[in-house]
Amino acid sequence: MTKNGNILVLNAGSSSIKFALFDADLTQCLSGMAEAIGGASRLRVGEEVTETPFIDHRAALRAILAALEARGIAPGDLTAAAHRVVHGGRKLTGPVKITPEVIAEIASCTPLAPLHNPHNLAAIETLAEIAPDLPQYASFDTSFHATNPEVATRYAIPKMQETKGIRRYGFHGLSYASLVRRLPEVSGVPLPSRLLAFHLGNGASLCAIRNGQSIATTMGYSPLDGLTMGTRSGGIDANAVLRLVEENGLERTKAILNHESGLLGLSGGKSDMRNLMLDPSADSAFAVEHFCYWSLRHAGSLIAALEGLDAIAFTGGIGENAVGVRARILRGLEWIGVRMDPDANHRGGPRLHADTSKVAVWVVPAEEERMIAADALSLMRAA
Ligand SMILES: Nc1ncnc2c1ncn2[C@@H]1O[C@H](COP(=O)(O)OP(=O)(O)O)[C@@H](O)[C@H]1O
Ligand SMILES: CC(=O)OP(=O)(O)O
Ligand SMILES: [Mg+2]
Repeated sequence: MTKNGNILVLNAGSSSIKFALFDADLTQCLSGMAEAIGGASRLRVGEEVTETPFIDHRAALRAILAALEARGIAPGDLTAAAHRVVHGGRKLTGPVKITPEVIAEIASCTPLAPLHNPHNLAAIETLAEIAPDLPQYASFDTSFHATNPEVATRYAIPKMQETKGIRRYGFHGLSYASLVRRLPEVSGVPLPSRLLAFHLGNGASLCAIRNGQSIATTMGYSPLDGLTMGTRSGGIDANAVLRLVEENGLERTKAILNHESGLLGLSGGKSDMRNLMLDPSADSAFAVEHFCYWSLRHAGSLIAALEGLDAIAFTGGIGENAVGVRARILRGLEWIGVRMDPDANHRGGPRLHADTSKVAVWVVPAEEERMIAADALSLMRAA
């Protein structure tokens, strides 16, 4: 592997930091991840896996940088670093070179994405300290949803509040953008016109994609809305939130809804789908059923926005790997003509549908890192 000239991509999710090194031809030279951060965490670098307890994202990032140094890849040797940033707010709507102004704008969006933007910023600042001359770039999870019509993005609140930025943004956009690019290659057929994408990971959302563009998505102002997630509640009545604030105060309520709810809250302690599926307790089974049921309830809404359905694609840690979750969701969509091939589902696809299915179903690995590297390369070439 060449030591010089690579782009390091860092993708900090709520429970993981994924990383990848790309050369100038977008060939991936190395990849890995620190996962289950804060829990039974482990670090994978290429094929090598070590069980390492990371108490937080900073510790995980330090371990990733040390593992790269051990392979002769120091931050100073890189051409650039490129980051996934979850919330870009209203101003950061496309990939950018990171400047002090960009950092300030990302920081101002932290209250909107408290599980993500602080980790994204920490990675940017850590690299800036170690290698001050290294150019850094950012791509935003919100950008892909810029094509949503106003009727989908406006909350029915007074205009004055909307002008302060209280509107739906949508997230997982880098995953959906990469899915749109990859699906024709994976499936061998052109991109279907009405596509329902399930990004099911620790954070989870659905996106209605018409002719390659997002027209509706389940997350809103922040990545808390929509589906039941690892530790996030998903959709909850605003009056219930106000009641929680009255009883627990603002900071406690933020922690309850972002860190203690979702699968973790329902099961009484497990946020990781792999662990939940291995656990025979009734609470864990109920948590998994809640996740699948609400995925289906939201799927119905997005199928209405698409006015029908041609194809489904699963991505994200759960979407790519959890055979039982995919089977339960696909059973729940039989009313629209979905027929799953159980053997194909066990094999992990990429094609999951039976010959009799009216809707095509695919598994497409999330390639957020490649998307981010491609964005950075385009900016570097345009400069
Ligand atoms: N083989 C598997 N079976 C079931 N769930 C899995 C499997 N592999 C990963 N997952 C689940 O995927 C989720 C993490 O997804 P991921 O997209 O990596 O998260 P993040 O939101 O942090 O990016 C966890 O709930 C994890 O248990
Ligand atoms: C936006 C979001 O929820 O991201 P992740 O799934 O990586 O936590
Ligand atoms: Mg993720």
